[in-house]
Amino acid sequence: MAVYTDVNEDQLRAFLAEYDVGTLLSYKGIAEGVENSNFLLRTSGGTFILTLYEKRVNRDDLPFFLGLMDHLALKGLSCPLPIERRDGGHLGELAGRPAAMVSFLDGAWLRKPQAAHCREVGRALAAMHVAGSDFPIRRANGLTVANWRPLWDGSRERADEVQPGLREEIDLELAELEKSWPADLPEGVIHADLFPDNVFFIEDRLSGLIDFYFACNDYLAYDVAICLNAWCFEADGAFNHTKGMALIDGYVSVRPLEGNEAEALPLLARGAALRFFLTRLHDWLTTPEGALVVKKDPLEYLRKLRFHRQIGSSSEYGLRTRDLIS
Ligand SMILES: Nc1ncnc2c1ncn2[C@@H]1O[C@H](COP(=O)(O)OP(=O)(O)O)[C@@H](O)[C@H]1O
Ligand SMILES: N[C@@H](CCOP(=O)(O)O)C(=O)O
Repeated sequence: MAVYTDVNEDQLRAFLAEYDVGTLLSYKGIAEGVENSNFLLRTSGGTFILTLYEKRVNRDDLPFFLGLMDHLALKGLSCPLPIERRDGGHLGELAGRPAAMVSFLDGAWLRKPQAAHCREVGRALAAMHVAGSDFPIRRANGLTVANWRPLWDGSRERADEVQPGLREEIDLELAELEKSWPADLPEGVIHADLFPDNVFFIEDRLSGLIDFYFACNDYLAYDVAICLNAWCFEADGAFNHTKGMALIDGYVSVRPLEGNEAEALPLLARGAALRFFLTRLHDWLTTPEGALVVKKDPLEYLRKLRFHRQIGSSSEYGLRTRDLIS
């Protein structure tokens, strides 16, 4: 589910009066999503997505997220455009929650992406990195290497309930990543959660990126690593080299990688796998039975982590010397 906070029609009409979007025709909650409450709104002025920001979103981060979508959309990236209120801002309040409206994007996410889709995703990710390069607000990544240990400490005692031996394996992995996490790679604004459910396609053409609520400043190549994990593994756990190569090919066709980024990719991919393993493990252990939200399997990310651990060089992902800035 993703309607944690319900909204009644009177509240919604009062909220819409702050916008120049006409009158309310209909609204309904959207079941997909994890973090926030989302509604599909139709007004005489168009179709919009209304989001009520729930507890895990820090209110102070909202100007970054909304400002970033505005910046990227104005630069021509296909992403939701925050709708301006009559007071010139983007953020209001509805049912006791911070709330905003963004433009509706056509398209649907792919349940079974193919290599050609991965190439499109690589291109779009690089286009986002380029378009975000002059975005003036900064937001530190709250889920990077320094944050993994506190997250792990919250689950560590119960980890072996999920899989025997997990505690020892993650203790070792985390210590190694903390010791060898790369320094001084090119940084910028990253999406940080560009999973298939956050990328829309119309037929085989990528039509838009959504869900910028983990976006932050971090290594650009870390975002590539997140996408390799999210897009290039098969349901049976095998890494699909053709998809990996297509994703990287698409990326470097817009933004070539530097040598140190390429070299760091196996480590970044391990870190990216650990990051999603840890948040999933936390949710797995703390979400009450019967809650409507779908719990995602942490072990899927443990398997990805193990795969990257045995990678010797980024050429094994399909990265070629000619893809690099010389
Ligand atoms: N701009 C948009 N245009 C069309 N549909 C959207 C848009 N934003 C969100 N959605 C729909 O809402 C769902 C949940 O959005 P998402 O941002 O992923 O939520 P959450 O942050 O709660 O995980 C998406 O899967 C999609 O169906
Ligand atoms: N992509 C994350 C979970 C975040 O969910 P989203 O609906 O906000 O993309 C995962 O798979 O663990």
